[in-house]
Amino acid sequence: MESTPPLAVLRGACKRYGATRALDRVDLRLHAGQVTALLGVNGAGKSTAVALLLGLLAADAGEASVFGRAPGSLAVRRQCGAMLQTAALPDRLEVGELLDMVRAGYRRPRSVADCVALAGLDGLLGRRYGKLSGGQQRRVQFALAICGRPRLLFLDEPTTGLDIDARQGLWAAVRELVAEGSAVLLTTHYLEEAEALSDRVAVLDGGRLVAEGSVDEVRARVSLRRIRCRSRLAAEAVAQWPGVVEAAREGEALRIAAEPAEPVVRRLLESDPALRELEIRRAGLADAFLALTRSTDARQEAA
Ligand SMILES: Nc1ncnc2c1ncn2[C@@H]1O[C@H](COP(=O)(O)OP(=O)(O)OP(=O)(O)O)[C@@H](O)[C@H]1O
Repeated sequence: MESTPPLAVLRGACKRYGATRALDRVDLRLHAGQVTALLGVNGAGKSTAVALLLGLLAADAGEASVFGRAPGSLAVRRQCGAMLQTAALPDRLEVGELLDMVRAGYRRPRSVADCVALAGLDGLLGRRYGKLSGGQQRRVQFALAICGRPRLLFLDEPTTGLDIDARQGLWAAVRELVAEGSAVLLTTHYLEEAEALSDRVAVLDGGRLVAEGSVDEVRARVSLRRIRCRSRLAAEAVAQWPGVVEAAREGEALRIAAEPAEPVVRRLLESDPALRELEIRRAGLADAFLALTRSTDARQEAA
């Protein structure tokens, strides 16, 4: 898939707001049939990157292109769908009317029945948008984003406020769209969502791209390991060992985060010959994310 040209590109993209560097020389490529998760703490620059690719903002330097053209033209917009963090939709319109209105802007829209099924809108078509719950409104916004069969779909924190069923429904719909060949740019604060859905991950930190790759590649950027075993050793004592980041007891189990793990495992086995059920896991995406974005926290604390 990577051998085909990307559908959307940011190349050395910069965007400032006064003294704030919202994006600083960011490179990003979005490919057909892939979900790319754009991660970062609040204010890292995710929405700004999305806005550049949608043509809602212009880069101060560098380049944004979609389907090889400048973002934002009618021809480009007809092949894009977007669910942003806020949506100004007319409260008085019924969901079915909204869907018809947006579908009319696309050449080959999805059927209403498909939109209802993909976005979980059963029973909502005749309801006024303004009278829906927050989660129901988010589902309508998702339907509007996908109703045009977009080749490129932007989902900016799409599952915030959704219940578990609705969240899993949206994940299933995204998987279906990607299987059809769409490229998806997903921003999310739920790292388990990024882990479950995405093919690639890009991490922004203070406007800079600090990591980019497959979920496994980004996870591999940190050498932290999670160790679990059954042992009588005191967690407080283990917490003092070199290489141990944290240690805590959960019933009979001892849970340890270590970096690097090997000397800690060796010392565990030497210190407790009765130790059982030793498990060592790689760090998750959440651990990698925290390690990669620690510098921002430090800067924010210092400011
Ligand atoms: N219109 C604006 N005027 C001034 N500063 C802005 C504006 N929009 C964004 N910023 C600043 O640019 C930086 C990046 O903001 P952006 O909204 O892209 O972050 P984000 O990663 O999407 O954050 P969040 O997770 O909170 O949605 C932040 O420091 C923000 O305060």
